[in-house]
Amino acid sequence: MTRRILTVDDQKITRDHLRQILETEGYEVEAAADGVTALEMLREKTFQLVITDLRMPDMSGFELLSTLRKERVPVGVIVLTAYGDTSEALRTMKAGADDFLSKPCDADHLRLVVARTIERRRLFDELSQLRNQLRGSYSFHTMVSQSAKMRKVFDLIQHVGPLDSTILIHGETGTGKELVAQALHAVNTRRKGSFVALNCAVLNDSLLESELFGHERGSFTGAEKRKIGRFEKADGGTLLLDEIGDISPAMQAKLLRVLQSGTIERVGGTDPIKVDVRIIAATHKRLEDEVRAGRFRADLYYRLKVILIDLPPLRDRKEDIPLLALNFVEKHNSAAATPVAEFDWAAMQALLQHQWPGNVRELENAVKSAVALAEGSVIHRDDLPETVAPRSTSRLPGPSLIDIETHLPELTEDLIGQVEREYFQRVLAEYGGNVARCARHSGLSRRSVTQKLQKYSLERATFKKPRVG
Ligand SMILES: Nc1ncnc2c1ncn2[C@@H]1O[C@H](COP(=O)(O)OP(=O)(O)OP(=O)(O)O)[C@@H](O)[C@H]1O
Repeated sequence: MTRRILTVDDQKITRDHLRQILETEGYEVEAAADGVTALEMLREKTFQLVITDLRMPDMSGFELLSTLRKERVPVGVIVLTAYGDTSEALRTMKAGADDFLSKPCDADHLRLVVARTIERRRLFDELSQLRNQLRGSYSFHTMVSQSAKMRKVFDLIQHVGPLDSTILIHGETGTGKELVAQALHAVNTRRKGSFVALNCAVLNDSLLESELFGHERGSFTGAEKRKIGRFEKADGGTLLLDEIGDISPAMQAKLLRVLQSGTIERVGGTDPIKVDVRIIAATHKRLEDEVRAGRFRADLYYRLKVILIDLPPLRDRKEDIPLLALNFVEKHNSAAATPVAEFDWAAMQALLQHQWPGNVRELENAVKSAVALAEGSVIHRDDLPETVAPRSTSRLPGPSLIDIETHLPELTEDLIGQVEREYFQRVLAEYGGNVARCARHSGLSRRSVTQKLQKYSLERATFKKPRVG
């Protein structure tokens, strides 16, 4: 996609300077000498980014920014401010600028801020598209997804759901196995009957047997009444046997007999009872490995695995994270004092970077607690659980150097020097003198970081962490 940037400045020398740097980065650059012309160009063509000066005749950069935000033109805006004028920078950020740059622009810093703003905008656009899709066609029963992998699963459910074959669902914990089983039930004519689920892993053999098949009165101590088991409850419907990989060899043999005969016997009963149940089994274990290891009967495995549905872990379909997260925001919003509308950039980055060992369930819980904690309509990184967005153990001032300038507008130049020195000291200590990591943290290029270290006479070697072991 062409990344088009519009520069707006009444001084030709600034326009040329920006064009020269940005074109070598592969951006398509157009220029306007005043705000009115810029606005006309923006209404005619799509630009990803506007870099505008503040002081211009006719229409100031500030008015241009306000108009763009009022008209909701989807474009990133970076404002050029006079060097050191942090209060002006702050005012523009409040009015909706994505970032600001002090004049004269340092080329490295310009490249970085431009790339970052375009990426951030792209993410916001993606989020708003996703929100639209949420109300559209990307849901299947109670599941939402937009990954190709899950679309295949939805197609498969559509295809095999109406059949009566036994189905084995494999997937890590929290990947949505139960939802898939419910969807399989819902697309079958058996939806008129019951959907019954049982987690086989939590019961010992005798309890499991009585849960599955029921028992007759007096069949064992404590069996005061006849009990109808899950098979009978699911007659005419669907039975989900969850965590099937965890049942004992004795139970495997009993289950196999039921599948072969289509009849059950209540514990303590003598007569076989015919049941018409569609079996769906689910497990987080790789059953073929269990068979190979001799822990699971091969004949039962093949009976269950007539059709196999494999659910991918969330880390292998990260494109689902924004959609699922927004879906859970909507789901849990009703409990929140202020309805949450979105995630800020850093929060979404944290969600995308986390590995989600607990998969969709873990994501849902994280979003649920963030919705409850968020103070306004936006979820920030710190609203997320620490396991998802670890807090830095250091006392670093913020994610980037630019934040110091934005948040401390009262600083004089002298003070900025002191703060900068202290900032780099702390960042260097945090990253053991590693310039590349310091650069990433502070949003500067490596060269700029090295220059700062020279400027403040900071020696990298002093900050090297001692080797452990
Ligand atoms: N695609 C999805 N869209 C919306 N919600 C989902 C999706 N997948 C899973 N969930 C939600 O995630 C949670 C876990 O799903 P589910 O219980 O189906 O997983 P599971 O694989 O059966 O978990 P376990 O193995 O621990 O039993 C549920 O709250 C479910 O609503």
